[in-house]
Amino acid sequence: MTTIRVPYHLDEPLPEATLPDLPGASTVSPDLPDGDLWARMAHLHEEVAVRVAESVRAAEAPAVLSGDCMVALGTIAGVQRAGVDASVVWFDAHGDLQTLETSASGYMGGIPLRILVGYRPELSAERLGLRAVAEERVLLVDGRDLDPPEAEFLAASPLRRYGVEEVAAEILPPGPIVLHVDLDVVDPGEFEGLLFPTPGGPGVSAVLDAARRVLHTGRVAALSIGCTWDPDRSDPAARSGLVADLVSHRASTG
Ligand SMILES: NC(=[NH2+])NCCC[C@H](N)C(=O)O
Repeated sequence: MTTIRVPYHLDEPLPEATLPDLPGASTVSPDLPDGDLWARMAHLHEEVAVRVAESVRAAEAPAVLSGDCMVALGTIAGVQRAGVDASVVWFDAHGDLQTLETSASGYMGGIPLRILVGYRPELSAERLGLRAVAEERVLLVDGRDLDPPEAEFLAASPLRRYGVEEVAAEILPPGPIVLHVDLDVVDPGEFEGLLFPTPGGPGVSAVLDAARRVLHTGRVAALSIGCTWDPDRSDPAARSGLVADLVSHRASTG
């Protein structure tokens, strides 16, 4: 099974050790061209899309490890290129549904899910050939820390939000699935060193169980894992344990 490591946070390379090194994993680490954030990220995400498409065409379900959630756009573009029209299940403590116009922090890692459902295609989607995923085919899991504009968006959107405990085959969107797990969904009391620690979340085993319930449908076309931690403040053994567990559930789907 293919595992692809993408050690970047937005357009910044991360220390190699940020991402666990699983057996047989390959690493995407291009030099990014000069240019604005979106051009640089498009270059990176294009490489991810190429590798993911190759793997999906070979009838595998690749796992992509990254330092942010934006890389998921490249993963989903790659799945689409391989001819798979996937729904998306997005585990995250945050909504990732911000916009450039409403973000109070200006943090671009807060908007990838909004891009995925069609926001300002010129930023990223058009460069990657990413087709917007219909909001009714996207499930946000947890998303306990929503900014007011995100809550407002969700109130008027068919994009559904569920708790980790509620994740079950019956509530999943139809068709093949890209499963994205930002590991900050885990409660910071159980996992130290997260970049955006958000109290009140599920524990490690509840997250793994819920992810397993998605993976065991046999419908997961690609697994995207946001390793959103500070490598200096988190425990390498805990990091690789968590990622290896998730990836092994992917493998066990056959
Ligand atoms: N996936 C994440 N870590 N998102 C953090 C985003 C935090 C906040 N919603 C913002 O847009 O600034």
